Formats: sequence, C-alpha cells, structure tokens
Amino acid sequence: MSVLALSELTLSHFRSHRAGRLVLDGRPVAIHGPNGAGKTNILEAVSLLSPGRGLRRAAAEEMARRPEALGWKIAATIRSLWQVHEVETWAEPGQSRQVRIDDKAASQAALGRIARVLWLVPAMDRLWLEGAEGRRRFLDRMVLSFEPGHAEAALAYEKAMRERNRLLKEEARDGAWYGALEGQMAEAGAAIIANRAAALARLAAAQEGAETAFPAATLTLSHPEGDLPESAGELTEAFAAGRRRDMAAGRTLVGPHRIDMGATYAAKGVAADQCSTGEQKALLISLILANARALAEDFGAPPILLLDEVAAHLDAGRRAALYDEICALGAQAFMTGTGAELFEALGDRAQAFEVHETGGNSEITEGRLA
Ligand SMILES: Nc1ncnc2c1ncn2[C@@H]1O[C@H](COP(=O)(O)OP(=O)(O)OP(=O)(O)O)[C@@H](O)[C@H]1O
Repeated sequence: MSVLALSELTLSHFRSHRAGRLVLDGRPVAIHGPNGAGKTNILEAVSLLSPGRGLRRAAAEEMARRPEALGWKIAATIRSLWQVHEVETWAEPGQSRQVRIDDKAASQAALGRIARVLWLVPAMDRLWLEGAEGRRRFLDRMVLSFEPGHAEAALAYEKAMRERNRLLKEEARDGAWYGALEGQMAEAGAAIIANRAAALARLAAAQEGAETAFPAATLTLSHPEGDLPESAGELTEAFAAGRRRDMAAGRTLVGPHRIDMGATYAAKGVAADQCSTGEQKALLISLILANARALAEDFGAPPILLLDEVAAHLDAGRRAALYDEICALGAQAFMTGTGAELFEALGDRAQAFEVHETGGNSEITEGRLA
C-alpha cells in the first residue's frame, strides 16, 4: 500500500452525493460511470483535502448539494508516511470552508503537510494555449507538493499585495505604509521565487534519464516586465521604484504573481503551445509523473493523483504505459472514465468503483476490473 493514501472517504451533501462512502486499500482507484454521474465530484472532494479551492476552484456554497443547500462535509482517513490522520473539511451555508485535523481546528495550509495532491482535469487540455494564470496555478500546485510552506508564503504575498493595490487605487501617498506592505511582499515573494526555482530544478532532475513513455518537458519561467529580481532586498527596491507606474495602472506590475511558465517538448525542441493536442496532454502527464517520482524519493511517498478523464486523448498503448507507471510508483491515483473498459489494462492492480445517478443522487458501488 502506498504510504500516502486515503483509506476512507465520505461525502455528505457534497454536490450530487447525499451520502457517499469509499473504503480504499491504497491501490489506484478507477471510477467509471455515465456522464453526469458524479465521478468528478469525488475527485473534487479529494482535492479539497489539500489547501485551496479544489480542482474546480468553486466557491464553498456552490458545492452544497442542491436543492437542500444545507452545507456540505468531506471526511477522510489519510495515511501519510507512518501516521494516520482524520481530516474533515466542511462549509456551513454562507460560511467559508473549515478544516479539522485529528479533532482540532486547523488551517487549510496545514492540510498541505498531510496530503500532497496533484491533479489533471480536462480544462487543463488548453493549459499551454490559454492565459498565464492557469499555468502559474499548475506550477504552484507542484511547488506546494514539494514545499508545503509555499501555501503560507503565497497567502502572505497575496494579502499584502491586495492591501498595496488598494492603496494604489486610492492614490494614497503614505510612503511608510507602502514600505511596510512592500517589505512583507518582498519577504514572501523571495520565498515564492526560491520555492519555484527549487521545484523546477527538482522536476528537471526527475525527468533526466527517467524510464517513461511520456516526453520530457523543459520548463522555463518568464516575467512580462523583464528579469524578476530574486532577493527580498531587490524586490523591495523594485516595488518602491515601481510605485508611480503601479499607481497609474492601479495594480502591482512587478512580482512573482506575474510569472509565466513555458514548456518545450525537449526531444523535438517544439514549444508546448505548438504541440498536438495529444502531445500537450502527454507533457502534462509527464510533469505529473516526474513530480510523483521526485516526491517518492524526497518525501518518501508519491502524491495522491487525481486524473479526471485521463484516458481521453491517450491511445491504448500510452494508456497502458500510464497505468504501469502509476502502479510502479505506488501512487494512489484516482482516475475517471465513462466506461470500465478504459481501465481494463489495470486488472486487479486497481480498485474499481461505478457511479450512477438516480433521482438526483449519486450512488457509488465497488466492482472489479479483471
Ligand atoms: N451543488 C450541487 N448539487 C447537486 N448536484 C450537483 C451540484 N453540483 C453539480 N451537481 C451535479 O453533479 C453532476 C456532475 O457531476 P460530475 O461532474 O462529477 O460528473 P461526471 O460523472 O464526472 O460526468 P462527466 O463524465 O460528464 O464528466 C451533474 O449532474 C450536476 O448537475
């Protein structure tokens, strides 16, 4: 059994699941069922066992089961290395998401120290073609898996930047106030930059010489306003120097929040946005697998992987290769697909669940693939 895995997951009034329960043994999890059955909703629930808004980036109230909209709750037993944790996360109507770990109130950031979760969803099929925000988010999710403290740095940076942007919009001229916020941004920003650089180096090393059916991706970071300073001191100077221009723009123009991530299909030297649809997906899978290999080495366990409709765009050969790599890694990967036949190659190496919707409620039953 993987040393990072859920052994139980229960969903209460969460989206289409009135009361769903999965008992898991650490093998990969193949979830099949027709469109709209509630498969992705299960993956979304698992994604909420890590910091942030989950794989749909939905607001807490959207996730409450309709029509009752009473609030929702997810509970999980998570084995993380040699410890077992009971994690609960929920939202009451009109309230933000709450977390309890082992019966004690906890922050969302604390979740990152227990469950390292990475995901690929169909919306990311256009990740290399669309705006920088999605790529930055994908990058930061990988960074967070290596360095759970990244969540705190990102929160501290965003909070100070929101305040600074408010001052800019109000055209405030209080230098000391700007200075204090810029100092906080510089300190958190330098940590963000260093965490990202370390993660990129780790991913490059994990791809080198790896035996995988997926193409290596060379990653680069760029900043739209020229080279981004890296140290806290240089960042402080850059923020102070940019005040006038930022005031005209009404927002902060320089900083790690504007970084973009580019990828190249290394063996071909072709930029990801010029690759075929299948190749673009393969590059994402390649990165997730490299991340998982690296984490297995550094942390002692691969992350929990959420691969929504991962079989789409993959031919049978690549699909089988993906399953083999996931099993070799020992990762608890949750995968969805419309038919059980998509997972046949997994046989007894995975647990299989079927999801059906009846009368507006999702029902989960365990079955077999072999
Ligand atoms: N807050 C909610 N309350 C009740 N049902 C909801 C809520 N949010 C979404 N749903 C329902 O959940 C279903 C979608 O579930 P999900 O995205 O998990 O489907 P899926 O099985 O992954 O389907 P597909 O194969 O089409 O991707 C839809 O029927 C939708 O109406």
